[in-house]
Amino acid sequence: MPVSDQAFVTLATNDVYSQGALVLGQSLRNQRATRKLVVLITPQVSSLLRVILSKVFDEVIEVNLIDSADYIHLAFLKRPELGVTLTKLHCWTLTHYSKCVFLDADTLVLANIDELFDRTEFSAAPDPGWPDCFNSGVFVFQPSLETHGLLLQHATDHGSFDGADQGLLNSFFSSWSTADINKHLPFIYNLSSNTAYTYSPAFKRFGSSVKVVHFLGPTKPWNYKYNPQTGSVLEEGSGLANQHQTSFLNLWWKIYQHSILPLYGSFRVEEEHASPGHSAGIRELCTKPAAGSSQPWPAEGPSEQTVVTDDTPPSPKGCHSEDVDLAMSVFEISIEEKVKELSPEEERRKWEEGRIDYMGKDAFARIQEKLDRFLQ
Ligand SMILES: O=c1ccn([C@@H]2O[C@H](COP(=O)(O)OP(=O)(O)O[C@H]3O[C@H](CO)[C@@H](O)[C@H](O)[C@H]3O)[C@@H](O)[C@H]2O)c(=O)[nH]1
Ligand SMILES: [Mn+2]
Repeated sequence: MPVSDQAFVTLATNDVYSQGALVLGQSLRNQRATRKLVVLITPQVSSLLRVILSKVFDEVIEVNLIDSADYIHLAFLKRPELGVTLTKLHCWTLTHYSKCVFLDADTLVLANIDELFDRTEFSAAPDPGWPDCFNSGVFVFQPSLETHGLLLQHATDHGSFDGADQGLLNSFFSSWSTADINKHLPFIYNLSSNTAYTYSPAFKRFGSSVKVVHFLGPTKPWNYKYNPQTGSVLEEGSGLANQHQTSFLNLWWKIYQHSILPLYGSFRVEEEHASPGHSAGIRELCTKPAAGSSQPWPAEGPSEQTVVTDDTPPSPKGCHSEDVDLAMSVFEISIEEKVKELSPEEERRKWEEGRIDYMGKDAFARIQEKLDRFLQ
């Protein structure tokens, strides 16, 4: 039975992490999740990605710390380095839900996990690096403005021992490791994708019952290139370690190829003709599937070796949002992050002018980039 006052919640502060959120949301749908799907986003997420996210999630909720209530604003100003952390804490403000399960955007759900709603706040699985701490990539919580305020107060007063949400949450819910074993989620609800490394017999014994895989660490599934013909990620340069990790990555990409890419198919805007003055979050370009084609995009299988027909150009297809380029050919798909480094002076000027963009690219950088491209 659907339960409408409970939700699975994730977070994406930019277009790149939105790709992860999309695959996660789709994986929950594939496993017939019976709760609402919610994604929290920040103003940096482009208009294109908002539309695509709304095709997978029941609610796409923008959170903007700058415009938020005074107590959030204050906590943020005192601890600007905790920007993304404070954003994750925003999930406690979803008070139209009575209970939620938070999942990082870099997790993938392999089985139905509705039973997590039988647990209570604060439940989480051990962190593989230090098992007396929980990992904050999967947790059960109860939205409450009071708890949210206390968490922010804690952040303001004590910061975070790891500079991010996991340290903060562990010191706030500090009795987790000793008080109540029911609040320890089994590791199968938050299996780090590279754990087979450290205890492979356990993986052999329990690995098949895994329900949630977490691609924690610096290299995310979207950092790999994928061959849609073979259905596997390309290993060159990626330092792939073991076959379990590879098969989880392939699963992620399979969902991306078959269920997420087709969502982009209906967008077609000519970016290169955009005037630089109209660049705020628009002008995404994405070529359509070949006319008359009902196949997933790009087409798959040996009998459909080409996705190009007469009315589409015979070059690799591309799709852009403000922060990501999707490079696509018959043999390779990749999600490329546009790198936009600001000099320290530029960063300072932004702060002085009150254009606080602690999470990365802001409109100015985008407009500048467009201008540069336009003038070239
Ligand atoms: O630029 C960013 C960075 C993070 N996130 C969101 O925040 C989550 C956490 O970041 P992630 O890159 O997944 O961190 P991990 O590699 O998983 O590292 C660990 O450390 C983080 C910081 O403490 C915790 O949030 C994670 O749960 C924990 O697994 C992501 O999944 C996203 O939902 C964004 O939206 N944009
Ligand atoms: Mn994560």
